[in-house]
Amino acid sequence: MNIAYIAFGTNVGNREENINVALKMMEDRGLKIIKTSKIYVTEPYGYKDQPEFLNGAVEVETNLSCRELLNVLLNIEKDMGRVRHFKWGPRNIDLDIIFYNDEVIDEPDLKVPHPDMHNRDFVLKPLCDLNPNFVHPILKKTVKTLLDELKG
Ligand SMILES: Nc1ncnc2c1ncn2[C@@H]1O[C@H](COP(=O)(O)OP(=O)(O)OP(=O)(O)O)[C@@H](O)[C@H]1O
Ligand SMILES: Nc1nc2c(c(=O)[nH]1)N=C(CO)CN2
Repeated sequence: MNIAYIAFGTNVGNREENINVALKMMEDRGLKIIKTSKIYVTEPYGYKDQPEFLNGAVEVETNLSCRELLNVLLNIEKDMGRVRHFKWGPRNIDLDIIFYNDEVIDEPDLKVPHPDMHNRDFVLKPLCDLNPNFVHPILKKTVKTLLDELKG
């Protein structure tokens, strides 16, 4: 059995509903949600001229490989009618694999741990709710330490 941490974000439409639908779809597609973080209202990161996001994360247990997991998440985004306006732009649902066990994957369309996660408090805060002592397999620091360092 594998443990993955999946971060979600939404800033278009009924954001609470988008989260509920995405989590329900994950369970319907065989992911066992072990724990859900608090939901945070966050300022847009990157491209700033867009609505506030709701962000959170889940810890899931799954038999799927990381690539199979990515395909499940991409299909959920597609089935929820995700419109990708542009990179870092508004979206009704965004699902990112942050960690998959302690594996390091560096392929063109699949990078785990998510390469920018340590710069994003909207990812680190939910991860701290789930498992503050989880150690980043490349940076060799806990998510709690990464969040403290980001806060400065
Ligand atoms: N760890 C990962 N989790 C989810 N998607 C990933 C991951 N690594 C690479 N990808 C690829 O990223 C693509 C989606 O990119 P997307 O347009 O959502 O980027 P973004 O959300 O705007 O930016 P960012 O990834 O920096 O949050 C997917 O098609 C997928 O193949
Ligand atoms: N606060 C916040 N900002 C973002 C987010 C997000 O989920 N939350 N996602 C983005 C695209 O990956 C770009 N900017």
